[in-house]
Amino acid sequence: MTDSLSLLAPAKLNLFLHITGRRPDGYHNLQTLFQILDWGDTLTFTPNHSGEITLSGSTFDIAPENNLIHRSAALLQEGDLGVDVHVSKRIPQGGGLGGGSSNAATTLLALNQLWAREQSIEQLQQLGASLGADVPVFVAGHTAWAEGVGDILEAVQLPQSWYVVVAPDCHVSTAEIFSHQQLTRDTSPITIAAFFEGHSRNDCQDLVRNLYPEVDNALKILEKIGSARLTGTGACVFARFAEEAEAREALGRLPTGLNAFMATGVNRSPTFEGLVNN
Ligand SMILES: C[C@](O)(CO)[C@H](O)COP(=O)(O)OP(=O)(O)OC[C@H]1O[C@@H](n2ccc(N)nc2=O)[C@H](O)[C@@H]1O
Ligand SMILES: Nc1ncnc2c1ncn2[C@@H]1O[C@H](COP(=O)(O)OP(=O)(O)OP(=O)(O)O)[C@@H](O)[C@H]1O
Repeated sequence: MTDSLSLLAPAKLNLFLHITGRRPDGYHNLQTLFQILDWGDTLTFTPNHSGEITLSGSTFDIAPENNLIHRSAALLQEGDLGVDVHVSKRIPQGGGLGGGSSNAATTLLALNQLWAREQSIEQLQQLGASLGADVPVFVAGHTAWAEGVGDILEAVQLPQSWYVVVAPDCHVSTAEIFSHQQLTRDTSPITIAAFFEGHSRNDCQDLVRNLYPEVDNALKILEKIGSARLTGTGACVFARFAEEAEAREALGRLPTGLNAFMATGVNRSPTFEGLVNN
């Protein structure tokens, strides 16, 4: 049991985000379209029989026991099963790109295979949902339309797209935005067809750009080169392009010093390319 497995833990974009109501438990009902990207962190798993879970590489300043990689491994662990996870981080923290959730989902998928735990995708989604709202979509591994609190998922095939993403130099707290008095919470549900006709927005965007000048600035810069939008509760903003060359050219026109990257949208998560039963 010494072979290592390296997997990409991709980022996601919320192509739109409508908040359709607030539930008695404080969580919000929403509609969103999760676009999985061919860009993210790389996690390398080396299993062992020490019974210990260790993390190395870029782990931010998160205490190991709070790291979602550690917490998801602990959910699957039994007996003397252990693992060292090496983390090569690219996804900015608190960026609305789902980095923590994606790391958690990739860990569940990797260890289910390496530790021969034989859990179904549905069982892994259930385990992961306790760690973060976006874990189930990364476990399913499809670009997806989501409803409920983000847990009712339907796989969607999107036309080939390239995205320019700008990461402002700030972290947005998801809990702060969802509990804010000025958040729009009463958007009427739309159909998938209405989304494709262009009837969508991000209900958090106006509030987040008012609270975070860095986000407002990033949106203003990106609005000059395309149709710019916030992902999730931010802080990252993105613009979509139908041609790779257009996206590359737009990226090149951004002011230097801005933290920006380009990524391809994919219908299937790149994590599965490295798994046996994909
Ligand atoms: C809004 C999205 O960014 C869309 O991708 C995500 O669903 C948020 O995912 P996340 O950051 O993993 O969120 P969690 O860690 O599960 O929740 C953070 C906080 O956001 C609020 N929250 C989250 C999801 C949701 N449907 N309603 C909420 O009100 C809750 O106050 C919760 O305490
Ligand atoms: N391995 C990890 N990678 C990134 N964040 C982690 C990890 N483990 C724990 N966290 C914590 O999870 C929280 C959410 O981080 P994440 O990067 O997923 O936020 P986000 O990009 O805003 O996600 P979302 O779009 O789901 O709101 C942060 O507070 C971070 O400290």
